Amino acid sequence: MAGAEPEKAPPRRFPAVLRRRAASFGYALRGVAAALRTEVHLQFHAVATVAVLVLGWVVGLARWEWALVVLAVGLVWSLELVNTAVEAVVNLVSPEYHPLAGRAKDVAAGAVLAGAVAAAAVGALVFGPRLWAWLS
Ligand SMILES: Nc1ncnc2c1ncn2[C@@H]1O[C@H](COP(=O)(O)OP(=O)(O)OP(=O)(O)O)[C@@H](O)[C@H]1O
Repeated sequence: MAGAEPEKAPPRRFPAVLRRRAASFGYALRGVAAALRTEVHLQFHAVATVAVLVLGWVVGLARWEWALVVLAVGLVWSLELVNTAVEAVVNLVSPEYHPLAGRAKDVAAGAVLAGAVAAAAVGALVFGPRLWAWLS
């Protein structure tokens, strides 16, 4: 009697997995682009981000300072994008006035404010002494 056939190796699924990851990445980029087209706050952040990166290059930030600045910039971008998503969902499910809809938007806006205050503090700590020395 013939022995059991050797088990076939499962088909390699990496290409499909990678394709799905690439598609998700594309959807995410599409979301950022859509938010940038419609949200004035994000357009302001884009300009501010470029200004901060140029300023950091001009003053010659140390590696650890770049790490803080990049984290602060990323935090604000992330919170702004989540806030935009919350606004879209609230507008979808509650186009009419509802106290909970208002609270959701207010809390999401509060998250952006908290991140922006933290980013401003990082900016003041990293750039403040240099600008002060340059002015005096
Ligand atoms: N459906 C709603 N029900 C109750 N209050 C709402 C509703 N929509 C908005 N609000 C209130 O109005 C405020 C402003 O809402 P709005 O949708 O204009 O957001 P925003 O912060 O001005 O965002 P953006 O200017 O980026 O669109 C909210 O923070 C909330 O307090």
